Amino acid sequence: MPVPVLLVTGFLGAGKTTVVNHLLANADGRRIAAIVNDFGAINIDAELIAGASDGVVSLSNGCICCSLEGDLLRTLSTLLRRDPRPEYIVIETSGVANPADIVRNLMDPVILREAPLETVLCVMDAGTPPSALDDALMRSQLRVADIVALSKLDLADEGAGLRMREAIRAQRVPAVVVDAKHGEIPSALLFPASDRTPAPREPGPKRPSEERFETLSWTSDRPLSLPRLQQAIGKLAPKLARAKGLFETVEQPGRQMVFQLAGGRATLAPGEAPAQGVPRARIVFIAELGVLTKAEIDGIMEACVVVEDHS
Ligand SMILES: Nc1nc2c(ncn2[C@@H]2O[C@H](COP(=O)(O)OP(=O)(O)OP(=O)(O)O)[C@@H](O)[C@H]2O)c(=O)[nH]1
Repeated sequence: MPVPVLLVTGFLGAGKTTVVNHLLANADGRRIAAIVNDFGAINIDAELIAGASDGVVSLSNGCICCSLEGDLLRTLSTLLRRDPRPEYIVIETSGVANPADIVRNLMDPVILREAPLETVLCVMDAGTPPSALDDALMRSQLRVADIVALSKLDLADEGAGLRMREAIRAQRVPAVVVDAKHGEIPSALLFPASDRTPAPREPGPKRPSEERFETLSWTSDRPLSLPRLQQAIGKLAPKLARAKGLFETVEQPGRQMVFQLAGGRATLAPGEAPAQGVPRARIVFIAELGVLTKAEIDGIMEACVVVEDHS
């Protein structure tokens, strides 16, 4: 039986992992495998994805639309050789991916027969200014979408959803637009119950990939001080397109916290227990090329580290 593929795309911090988590939590017994691509060297997303009944495969330190395209196809082949096979495969792209290049690779005749691309979902922050839809990366993500999910409607003003729908229509995107509060999208919409083989898609000619963002990782084997971290993020935030991390704090020792900076909004929430052998603090920073240096990040972040007194 062919295994339908759902491709989830959308800009940095739009809410893709949140949608994938919601889908996996509502899998109703379906065996779903997830492939998660983080552009940074540390795949934070793979750790934040809970409950893929058929496992999470993490592809990091590059983009599955370009440098990791071979890894994506090899991962798909490995998943298809599993016994039993997964019933569905979800691929979450990184926020900087041009999904047209991924769609083109998925049109490979063998992949199309065995793992047909059923649905492309683009997650879009409802608070995004409509003018941002002129951005080439956002346009590339919208253009291939069958469904556009508007996230963060709870944070945006009342008319935001309407304005965004109009802006999407103005781009002549033929997609269905749905609301996705905290990632909620009916799974029947994402995995339609049919055994038809989807028709091949025409993603257009390959364009040279434009390197626009870079990712800088910072790790520490010591816990962080929360007030100092707040100061550090205050200094770094104006230069960042996205940041996310997992770390222990001095204030709550032994407990891992999840830090997110997306759309200029920073949040901190309790996380799962850390895996064995990982650094106590791992943070990925994403910025436009040339805006931030590793030395600047190291200098600012080292001030958050607290040397524990074991005497
Ligand atoms: N209030 C609110 N927050 C949301 C919603 N959807 C996502 N978020 C938050 O937005 C932040 C980014 O969400 P993610 O799901 O990690 O976004 P992403 O698109 O996977 O991010 P990258 O892959 O790193 O680019 C997290 O702090 C989420 O909790 C929503 O509908 N409402």
